Amino acid sequence: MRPTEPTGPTGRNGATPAPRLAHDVGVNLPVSRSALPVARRVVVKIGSSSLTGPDGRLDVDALRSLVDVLAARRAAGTQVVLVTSGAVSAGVGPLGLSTRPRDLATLQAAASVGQGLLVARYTEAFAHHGLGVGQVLLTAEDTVRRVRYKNAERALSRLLTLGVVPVVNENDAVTTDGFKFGDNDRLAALVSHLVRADALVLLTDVDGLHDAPPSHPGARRIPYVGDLAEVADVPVTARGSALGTGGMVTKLESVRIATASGIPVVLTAARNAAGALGGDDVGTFFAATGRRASARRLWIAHAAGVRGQLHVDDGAARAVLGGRASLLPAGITRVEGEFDAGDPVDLVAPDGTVVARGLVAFDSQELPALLGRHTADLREELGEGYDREVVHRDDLVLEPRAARPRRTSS
Ligand SMILES: Nc1ncnc2c1ncn2[C@@H]1O[C@H](COP(=O)(O)OP(=O)(O)O)[C@@H](O)[C@H]1O
Ligand SMILES: N[C@@H](CCC(=O)OP(=O)(O)O)C(=O)O
Repeated sequence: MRPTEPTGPTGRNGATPAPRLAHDVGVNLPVSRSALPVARRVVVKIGSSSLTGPDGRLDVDALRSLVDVLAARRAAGTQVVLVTSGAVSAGVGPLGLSTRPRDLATLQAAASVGQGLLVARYTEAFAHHGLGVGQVLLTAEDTVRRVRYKNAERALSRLLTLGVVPVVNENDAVTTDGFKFGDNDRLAALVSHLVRADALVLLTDVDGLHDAPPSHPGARRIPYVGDLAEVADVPVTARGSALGTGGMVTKLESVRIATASGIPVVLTAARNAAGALGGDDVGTFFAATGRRASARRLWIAHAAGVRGQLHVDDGAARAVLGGRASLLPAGITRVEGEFDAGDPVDLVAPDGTVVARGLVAFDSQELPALLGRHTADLREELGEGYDREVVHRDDLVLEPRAARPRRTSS
């Protein structure tokens, strides 16, 4: 039997104890839906599937319905950040295309044309409620590189204090495949962390996580998830609706990022937006499981654009997994990919499992000459600076995905 929802935002009301505070004994984490009505700052993400009409074009009525809900919440004193997909859909009509394009160049063009229209529609719709909007286009790099992260944080924070609703999307027109989120689900989780949201609401075309893909007869909604490990066996597909990107897989990735940083998530259908924000029993509520991590560790753990792999020997894998060791050149057996010093890379054990992710201190061209060598020898031979760690332990995050949900191909 699946766990049920505890009473009160932190599960500490009355006799019902919080179900699990494994990482955070003594810390009040939001573990029930009652955290939603009292949230002071929320991030709401709406997917392409909910903003696109049957003709493949932007569904302006759906957009207006969402804005009505968000404006009501704003009027009640909650700061709202909207992460919205739909740029590509909005560009389909004006470009005279019959369906959503598939190739990167036309997707970029459609997003470029559509993003302006999308924001124009939001500007009109929020203006009906006396609210202004500010467009913020982010790339994966904005969540990985410290200076850019700080930049985005400052812009969003100022917009909020000015009473403006930030309308965020990925900067699709210029982001390249290698450094792209593609879906807005993970972007929404990182934005939630960036603005220190009290809750994240993911709106899609299905009312929450189901115990089987919803197209399967008898699939049932899972109303409450206390920890992602509870749904590790739930089959989910990366293929979503014809319009969305990433399906349920990227939504659960988003949930993993947000809940691990102390932010509860409601995943539901766009038509239930008001209910979700009001704490009603709609969709799936995912309890927060971890305390807010430093932005730095979050970037490292969830950097979308891992640039390469460092294959390490058994000793190095064990040392890194022990949690206190840096990765030295002596433990590296092979380097894959092209990267610059400072880029995120995965550390791969001899059995092929990714054990950690970290920021590498050398370029990919420099590394081959250092592999398997002891730092003392490198200093003697190549000089000062070559005797340092390849990945410093402060720049390493152990792979946290042991409880990843099972993916199916159907
Ligand atoms: N176990 C599951 N529970 C709910 N939905 C699932 C599951 N597995 C796959 N899905 C699919 O995920 C889709 C939503 O993802 P997606 O199309 O990317 O939406 P969006 O455009 O809103 O981001 C749903 O249409 C649903 O078919
Ligand atoms: N940034 C893209 C959205 C990409 C996408 O499809 O995301 P989603 O529908 O949230 O899975 C756009 O605005 O069209």
